[in-house]
Parts: sequence; C-alpha cells; structure tokens
Amino acid sequence: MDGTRTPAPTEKPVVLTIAGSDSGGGAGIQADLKTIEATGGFGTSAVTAVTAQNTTGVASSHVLPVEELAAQIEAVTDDFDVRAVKTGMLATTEVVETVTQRVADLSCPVVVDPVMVAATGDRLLTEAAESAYEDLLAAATLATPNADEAAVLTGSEPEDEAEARAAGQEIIALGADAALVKGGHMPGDAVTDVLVADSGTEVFSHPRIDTDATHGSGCTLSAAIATHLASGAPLSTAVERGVDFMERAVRYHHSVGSGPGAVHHLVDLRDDAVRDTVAESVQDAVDRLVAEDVSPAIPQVGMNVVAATPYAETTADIAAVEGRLTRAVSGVARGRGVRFGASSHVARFLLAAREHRPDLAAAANCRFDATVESALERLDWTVAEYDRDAEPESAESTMQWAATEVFADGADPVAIIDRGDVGKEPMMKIVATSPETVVSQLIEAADELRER
Ligand SMILES: Cc1ncc(COP(=O)(O)OP(=O)(O)O)c(N)n1
Ligand SMILES: Cc1nc(C(=O)O)sc1CCOP(=O)(O)O
Repeated sequence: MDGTRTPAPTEKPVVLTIAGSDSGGGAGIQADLKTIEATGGFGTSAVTAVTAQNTTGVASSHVLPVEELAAQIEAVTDDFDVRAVKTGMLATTEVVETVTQRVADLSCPVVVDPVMVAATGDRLLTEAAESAYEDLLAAATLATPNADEAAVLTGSEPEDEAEARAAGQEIIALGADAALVKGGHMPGDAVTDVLVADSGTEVFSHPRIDTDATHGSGCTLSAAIATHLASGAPLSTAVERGVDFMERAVRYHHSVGSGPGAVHHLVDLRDDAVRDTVAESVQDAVDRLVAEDVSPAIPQVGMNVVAATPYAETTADIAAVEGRLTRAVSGVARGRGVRFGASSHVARFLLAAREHRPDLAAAANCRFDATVESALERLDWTVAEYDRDAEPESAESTMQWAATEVFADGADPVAIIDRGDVGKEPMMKIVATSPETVVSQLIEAADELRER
C-alpha cells in the first residue's frame, strides 16, 4: 500500500430546499440542509429571504430580489438531477409566484410547507401573499400545513382529527395531490397528524413531548419527507419516517438560546457515531470484571452488563453481553462477545430508568441473597427495592414497571433489590452514569462478599 486510495463515489438523491435563512440555525434553510443530509440526501438550496432570528423571535427580515432567487433555482436545477423540492418561507406574493413558475417545470415531488408565522408569533409571509399559495398548491405533491396554516388555506381552523381530515380534503380540492394536516397545534395528549390523499386517509399519532423547544420542527418534518420521497419511498412511508425523525429531533432538542431551544436535526447521526465506542465500553467492562474475578457477585442466571447510546430508545440501542457472564471453575466466563440487543431484562430496566434519570447510561444485574444484603449494609450504598407482588396485571413488563416504581419519585439509588418470586431468582441491579462506575461497584460488592 502506498498510502493513497481511490475513494468510492457516493450517490445521494439531490434535494432542493427553497426557503429562508434562520440566523439562529434551528429553522429555515439551516434546518433543511441538516435534515436532508441526516436523512440520506444531498442538500442544495435557494434562499428566499434572510432573517435575523434567534430562539426569542425574528428581529428583521430581508427578502432577496426574485431574480436572485430564480438564478439560484436555475443554478441547481441546471446542474443537478434534483429528485425532490421542498418549499419553506416564501415571504411575499412575488416570491410565491416565482417559485410556482419554477417548480411547475420540474417532474420531481414537491413538498410545500406553507410557512406563514413563526412559533414566536412573527410573520414570515405577508398577508397579501396568502392567496398566492393556491397556485403553488396545485403543483404540490404534498402540502404540510399546521392548524393555523390550514385555517388560512381553507377558511376554518381544524380542532380535532375529523376537522383535520376535512381541511385536508379542502387542500386537495385546491389542487395539492395530498395534505398532511399537522396536529402539533391542536389540543390533546397525543399529537395526531392526518395524511389525506385521493387514495385515502392515514393517521400518524405519537405522544406529545412536553417541551416548547419545537423551533424548526415544521421545516425539519417537510425536509425529511422530501428526502424520503427523493429516495423513492412511497408517500405514506416518507411521511411515517419523517414524523418519526421529527419526533426524535424534538424529544432530544437542543437547549440553546434564552428562548425555547431548537430541535436536534442530527440526533440519529450522533447516536450512530458513538455505537462502536459504547460497545467498546461494555467490552472493557467485561475485561475488568473477568480480571478482577467478580464471580461472588454473579447470580445463577448469569450477569449482564449493559450500556446505552445517548439517545437509546429500544433494546437494539443497548450494548450487552451475548450469553451473559457466568461463574466458571476458574473465575468468570466472559460470554460470547458484546452485541447491541443482547440483553432483554437489564436493558429494559435501564431504558425505563432513563425515562426518569436520562443521565443513567449503564447497568448490570447482580446476585442477591442474605449474604449480599448484609454486605450492602457494610458498603453503605443507597439502595431501593421493588415488590413484585405490587405489580399490576396491566403492567407491560416487570422491568419497565419496576424501574418506574423506583425512579419516578426522584430516587437516586446505586442498587435496586428484587427479592424474586416462585421460580424467579432474587436479583439486584446496579445502575450508574457509566459502565466504569457499574464495574467499580460490582468489584466492590464481589470483594465484600469474598471477605465473608
Ligand atoms: C427562516 C424561517 N423559516 C421557517 C420558519 C418556521 O419554522 P417552523 O419549523 O415551521 O416553525 P417555528 O420554528 O417557527 O416554530 C422560521 N422560523 N424561520
Ligand atoms: C434473567 C434475568 N432477570 C433479571 C431481573 O432483574 O429480573 S436480570 C436477568 C439476567 C440478565 O438478563 P438479560 O441478559 O436479558 O439482561
């Protein structure tokens, strides 16, 4: 090898965003480009307006001459094989008309996010330009209005799912192929987005996330849908993936600025980027547990030690020991390697604990009996306990219910005791903010048990 190599060319579907610039980075062109890249596209842009904006509001806005906008669209469409377009802040009648003319010539999907007013209440579209949207809608593969925007387009504000369906039908009657009427501005514990198309209606529902940090969520959703359409996904799949992406971006928002924060467009990329490091941290933990011989702390069923990615949501995001650590004649047998998804019990316990203590990143299960209980007293650890008899029939899983029992009231235990049941070995679980801490505690417990 001479140290050089020929890089393999990568081909990503090109997506064009026609939108305004948000100096605050959470919405507009900035949100779109981050989202397009994060969802698998190559992002290009045509800037309609430059806003001086942050998390508290829009201080001023400068609309570019439409000739400059047209020149940007042409520069992109002349050179690139644009597979999808999305529109965002269009600011004035002239801009809406210019965009309408240009997208009418394109044969790719067009997602129209009819941006009118920012969440801070600042106008991003002149009132006079609202009626110009009718012609643009006629070129839209999908329009993505929120309830307020649907009210402007249809004349009445949808307040529930049935009214959202009716609003979607009206938007289709105006010429759009489909409408996704978003439920974020409608009341309720769940957010329900309604996709209306000629082929039928579909509902996408997810629990409302308790945060004001939704700045940029509309831009993010429409850019994600456009990118999935550019990749060839059918409309319903593109919407489903877009909604999932946006939900995670809101759930793990950035606390930036003095106003409500902004959505986290790169959450999945960041999570993926650290998977190897998380797996290695579990491997290091296994090496230490074997070297220090924690066999006195290993239960009959074996011990798992697990670590979560920063935005873990399922057991597939938790690295763990395949086959668990077990007791062997010579000490600790190290299982069959580290794999994401290799733990069920400890992983589910950690995931549920993180709903209350998001800083917890690692856990392990440990032997529990009278000897361990007296060792705990000497160790002076903060210990919690759950009682399996108190588990309601309606609980989905013991691990999830148990972690909620322990952590919901703000407790901060090192170890959690489960005294077991008929056919169920008593167990202790150790949780901490890192696998290193879990390992240190397991070693401490094993040493204490060995001394007796
Ligand atoms: C330049 C710019 N474009 C669009 C918006 C609106 O963003 P959106 O995600 O629709 O909603 P809010 O961020 O306003 O809640 C914007 N603010 N700036
Ligand atoms: C079988 C079992 N039950 C546990 C409990 O805490 O109730 S811990 C445990 C062993 C670890 O399981 P996994 O590899 O699925 O994480």
